Amino acid sequence: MSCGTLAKGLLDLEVARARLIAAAEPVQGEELVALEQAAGRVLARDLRARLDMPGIDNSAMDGYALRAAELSDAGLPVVLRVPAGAGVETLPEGGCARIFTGAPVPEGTDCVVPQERVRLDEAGRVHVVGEAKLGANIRRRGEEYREGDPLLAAGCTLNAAALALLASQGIAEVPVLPRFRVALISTGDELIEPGEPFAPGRVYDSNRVMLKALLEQADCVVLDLGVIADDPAALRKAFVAARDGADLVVCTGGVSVGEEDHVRPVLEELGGLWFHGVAIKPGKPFAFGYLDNGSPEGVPLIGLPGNPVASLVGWHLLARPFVQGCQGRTVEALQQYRVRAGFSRRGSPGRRELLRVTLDWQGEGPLALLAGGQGSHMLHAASQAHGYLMMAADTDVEEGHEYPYLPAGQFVD
Ligand SMILES: Nc1nc2c(c(=O)[nH]1)N[C@H]1C(S)=C(S)[C@@H](COP(=O)(O)OP(=O)(O)OC[C@H]3O[C@@H](n4cnc5c(N)ncnc54)[C@H](O)[C@@H]3O)O[C@H]1N2
Ligand code: MOO
Repeated sequence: MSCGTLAKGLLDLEVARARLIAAAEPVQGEELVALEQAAGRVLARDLRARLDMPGIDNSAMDGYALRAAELSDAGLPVVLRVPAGAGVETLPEGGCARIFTGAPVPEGTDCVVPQERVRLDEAGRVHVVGEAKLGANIRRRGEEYREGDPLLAAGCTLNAAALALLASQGIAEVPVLPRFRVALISTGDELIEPGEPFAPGRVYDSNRVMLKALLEQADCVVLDLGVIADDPAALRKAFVAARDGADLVVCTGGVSVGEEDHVRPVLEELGGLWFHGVAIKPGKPFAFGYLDNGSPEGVPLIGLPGNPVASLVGWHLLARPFVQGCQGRTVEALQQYRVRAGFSRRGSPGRRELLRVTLDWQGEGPLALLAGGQGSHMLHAASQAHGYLMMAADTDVEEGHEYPYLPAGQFVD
C-alpha cells in the first residue's frame, strides 16, 4: 500500500503497527468460566469436538421419511411418527414415517420429502409430487465435523456464535485468558467533567469516556484514574500508581511537543520511550514506551493525543492491535477495499490522512462522502462515520477516483 512521502521523524503507520503488535506480550494464566459469563473473552486453549455434529442422521424438514425405491402410484401408508427427541427406529418395509425437523431419520429410509411436496389420499397414503431424491433433506451424522476435530483455536474471541457452538457440544465451562487491566488517565489543566458547570476556556473531558467505552467493549478491566494536571510531578505520581495496578497505562493529552506537554519527558524519565510520532492525520503525536527500565519487563504506556478524533484514530489503528495482542487475541490485518470518492479535497503533507466518511449506496456501488468537518477536534463527523478513507501523504482526493476505505465495523469489539 502506498503511503506517499512521509514527514521526517514520523513512523509509517504500518511500521508503527507492526512494532506494536510485535511488542505485545500475551497475558499469562487461565480461568475457567461459565459459558454465560464468557461473551467477549479470549479462548485460552485449542478446543476439539467432543461429539460428531450432527450427532445422528436427522431430518432437515417437516415431512415424510421413506425409501425412494418403494414409491409407486399406490402411495405409501404412514406407519411411524417421529418427533424431534425421539429414539432411532427402523422403518418397516412398504411404509413411510411422518417426521419433523431435527428428528432422527428411521433406519432404512433414504430420503425425506417435505410435506409441501406430498399429497395424502383419502386412505391417508402418501403420494410424492415430483421427484424423491436419494439423501434429500437428511442431515448426516458428522457432516459438519467429527468428534476430535478442531473446534475453536486459542486466541479467538468468544462471540455469540462461538458460545452457541460450545453449547451445542454440551460444554458448560470454557478456559479463557485473564482479563487485561488498563489504567486510564486524562491530562490537562483545562479539563472538567461532564455535568460540571461550564466556564470559558475549560474543556469537557470527552476522551476519557470514549476510551473507557472502547477499552470496556474490548473486554479490558479499566482503572479510571481521572484527570491529572499538566504538571510533571503529578503525572509522575499518577504513572507510578497506574503502573502498580495495571498491565497497561493509557493516557490522553499532553503528548505533543509544547512545554505544557509532559507525557513524553516523564515517560523517558520513568522508563523508556520506544517511539513518538506516527505519520497519520489525525493521530500524529502517538507515544509508546515502558514504565520501568524502558524494557518489555516494564508496564507499557500508550500516550494518545489530546485532540479527540486523534485519540480515536490512535486507538483504532495503533493502540487497539497492541491491546489485542496483549489479550492473547489473534490480530487481524487492516481490512480495506477501494471506494469512489464523491468529493475533492487537498492532500495532507507528510502524513496519511484518515478522512471520516459515510458511504452512500444509492448509485452504482458505494460513494464516499465526508461525514462532516475533518478537524481533529471535530467529534461530530467521527460519531457519524461509516469508516475512513485512507489517503496517502501529499495526495489530493479527486472526485470520482477510488481510494482505500477502512470500514469502521472492523474496529468494533
Ligand atoms: N507545535 C506543535 N503543536 C502541535 C503539534 C505539533 O506537532 N507541533 N501537534 C498537534 C497535533 S497533530 C495534535 S493531535 C495535538 C495533540 O496534542 P497533545 O496530545 O499534547 O494534547 P493537548 O495539547 O493536551 O490537547 C490538544 C487539544 O485536545 C484537547 N483535549 C485534551 N485532552 C482532552 C480530553 N481528555 N477530552 C477532550 N479534549 C481534550 C485540548 O483541550 C486541546 O484542545 O497537538 C497539536 N499541537
Ligand atoms: O494528529 Mo493531530 O490529530 O493532526 O491534530
